[in-house]
Amino acid sequence: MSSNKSTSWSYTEAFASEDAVQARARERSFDLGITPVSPGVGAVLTVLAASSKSQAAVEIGSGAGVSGVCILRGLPSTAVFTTIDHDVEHLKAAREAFAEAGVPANRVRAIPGRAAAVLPRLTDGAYDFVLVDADKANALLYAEQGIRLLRRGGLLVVNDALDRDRVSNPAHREPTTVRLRELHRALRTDERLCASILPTGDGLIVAARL
Ligand SMILES: C[S@@+](CC[C@H](N)C(=O)[O-])C[C@H]1O[C@@H](n2cnc3c(N)ncnc32)[C@H](O)[C@@H]1O
Repeated sequence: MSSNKSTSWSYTEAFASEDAVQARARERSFDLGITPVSPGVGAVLTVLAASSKSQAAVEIGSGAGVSGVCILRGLPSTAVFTTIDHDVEHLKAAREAFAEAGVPANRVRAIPGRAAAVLPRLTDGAYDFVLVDADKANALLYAEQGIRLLRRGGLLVVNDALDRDRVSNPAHREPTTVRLRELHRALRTDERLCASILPTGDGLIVAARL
């Protein structure tokens, strides 16, 4: 392994260029105490959303809309984006970001509520893109729901999948780290999926529904 790995990681994060809409959404995130997706993750989300040609996408964890703006920029202009957050202040900030990005309000369903309660109400197999970026402790539950929601060929994406580099080090036994390892095992062995982990940001799981 080259010792320049972390320099390359920084280079790939800096490769993503963001505009004023994303910068303002990041500012609102920091004001509200939210950690948004990194610029590198945002760029990957745009590319994945564009290549998926998704007509219906779901996000679990709207935050102040940084990831949402990135996904919406990749989706076709006819696609509907559903985003879920239990904090109404966060949803308000996310809606502001989508409006600044010029997204018509009728293309976004912003659903307030706990993901564990909202997800079971969404229709099986009706979505082509699912992003999980909420409370890590429940990421496995959300991923299971995400798989249920996906059509064949759809994409499941899980942000912050390496728990600040703790997942790869067996000495770390914190509950969240252990839960994320369980998530990795579950996705790797799930015969309905073809899964990979990108080192972008703090680790991004990308899995295709077969
Ligand atoms: C890491 S932030 C999401 C950042 C966002 N994806 C972005 O890049 O701009 C996590 C979000 O998940 C929300 N959240 C945490 N637990 C939740 C739950 N159980 N149900 C719904 N939303 C939840 C928080 O309110 C927060 O806005």
